[in-house]
Amino acid sequence: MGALLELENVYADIGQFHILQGVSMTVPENSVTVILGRNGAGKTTTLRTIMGYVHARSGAIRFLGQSITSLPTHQIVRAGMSYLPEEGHVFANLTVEENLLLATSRRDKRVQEKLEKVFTVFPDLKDALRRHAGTLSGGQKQMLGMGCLLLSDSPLMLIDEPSKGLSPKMVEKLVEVIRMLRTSTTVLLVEQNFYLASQVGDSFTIIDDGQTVLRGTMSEFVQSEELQQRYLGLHVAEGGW
Ligand SMILES: Nc1ncnc2c1ncn2[C@@H]1O[C@H](COP(=O)(O)OP(=O)(O)OP(=O)(O)O)[C@@H](O)[C@H]1O
Repeated sequence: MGALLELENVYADIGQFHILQGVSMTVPENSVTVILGRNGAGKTTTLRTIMGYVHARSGAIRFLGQSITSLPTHQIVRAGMSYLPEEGHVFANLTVEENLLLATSRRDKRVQEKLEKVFTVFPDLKDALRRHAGTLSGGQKQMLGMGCLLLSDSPLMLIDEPSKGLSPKMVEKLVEVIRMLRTSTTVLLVEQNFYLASQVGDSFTIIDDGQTVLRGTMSEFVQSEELQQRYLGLHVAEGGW
């Protein structure tokens, strides 16, 4: 299992603020890597730096062994990454169908087949095809974003806190979808919902104060209440994060 994405000692600033101060991680192919960390630790900034929205001041980011550290975002996307930001990514004035079609390539001959797969996972989207995306509920928008991600077929998918604001039932749906994504692609997930992280993650990276402080396999982390308490302030006995 080779590394699809590697970050080596990445530093990045937003304005005059030094936000990332030594982020390192490896994302193995065909697996789910979860970035954990407290609020404001730098998780979203890490994803935005990988995507080229935030400039890495120093350090290295490699995708498929090639440096992408200084590439503009459109070239990073073309290299094979999709990004679903925390606030979702749907075009409010377009219909659900138009949003889904935008996520596919015009040259893709399997669009219909892929759409059917998305509708199998999210039957609600099929019922809402003609609705403007702006009229969907928060959970439905998140599902539309996930549907677009499924259609993109990217080798690497970066997903930022997809469970935010979702009901426990929708979180279960996410577990199912992310497990499905894992069968054909690689996922780098930022997630504060420890239940979801533990259900889908193969490995984890913890970022604290803009730095990588711990990496390992998710099963090791799930088994260690001491690590959860030390790095995330998590009290499992009190019902989690
Ligand atoms: N545009 C900005 N200007 C100034 N500071 C920012 C900006 N964006 C983020 N930050 C700061 O950078 C730090 C890291 O933010 P980031 O969103 O990456 O954290 P996070 O770990 O994803 O947190 P959360 O879970 O709360 O989303 C925070 O202290 C935040 O206040």
